Amino acid sequence: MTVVMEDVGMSFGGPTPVLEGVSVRIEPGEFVCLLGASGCGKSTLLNLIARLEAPTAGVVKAPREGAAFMFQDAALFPWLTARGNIELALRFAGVPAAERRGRAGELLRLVHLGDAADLRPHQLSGGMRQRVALARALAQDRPLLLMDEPFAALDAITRDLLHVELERVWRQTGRTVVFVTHNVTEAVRLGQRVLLLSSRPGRVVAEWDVPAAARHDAPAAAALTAAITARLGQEIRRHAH
Ligand SMILES: Nc1ncnc2c1ncn2[C@@H]1O[C@H](COP(=O)(O)OP(=O)(O)OP(=O)(O)O)[C@@H](O)[C@H]1O
Repeated sequence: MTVVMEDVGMSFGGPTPVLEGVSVRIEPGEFVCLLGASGCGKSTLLNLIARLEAPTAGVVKAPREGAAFMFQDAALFPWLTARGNIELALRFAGVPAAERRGRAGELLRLVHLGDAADLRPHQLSGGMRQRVALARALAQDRPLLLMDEPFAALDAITRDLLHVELERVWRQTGRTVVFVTHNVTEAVRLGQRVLLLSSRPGRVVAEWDVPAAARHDAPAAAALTAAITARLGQEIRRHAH
């Protein structure tokens, strides 16, 4: 289903609302990146989309079944193997016991971890742990995948690899993805659309479509990245003064 936010505001009681007048429409299967300065309300926006919180103004229309989340920290259970972590998520999702092992294997193969199923988190690299976290998020079988800086703690090479993986998984699964990042290059690499949120109050102040061609054309991607970076810089300076 389409996610719609109409004139949404969110206040936690302070002098300025965290979000104000946010209107966004996200089509099923879309990949949208959300950029903004630290503390501008990006996580709050994700919580509203997931229906974990209700807005203090405006309307949020989002899937009733909620969303799957993925964070910077994989937060896997250390005493369970990669497969065990996925099986647990499947159990919470109501998948019958007899189907869990097979389904966990499929999900681990989807994120190219078929050979690592029996390893525990401490035996996995940071990138592998994030792939398990991605498989676990997919195990919840929700149409919406909300990603809050999931690759921010990874080195650049591993992050590039995960970008390729995530793009493939997104195409294969048809999920709607909302991806929060501070990294403009990452937003242009992954998003079909990039939204820029201002700070205090958080509003969508700019929006760019990323042409599919930009993914394969380095100069086009670089030009767009430069334009977005300049606009983000303006927003951060405006807030700093
Ligand atoms: N439950 C809450 N109660 C009170 N204030 C809150 C609550 N949740 C968030 N805030 C405030 O709302 C503002 C936005 O927080 P949020 O975590 O959404 O920002 P963010 O853009 O995700 O930040 P970052 O980029 O640093 O992760 C912050 O000032 C935060 O202190």
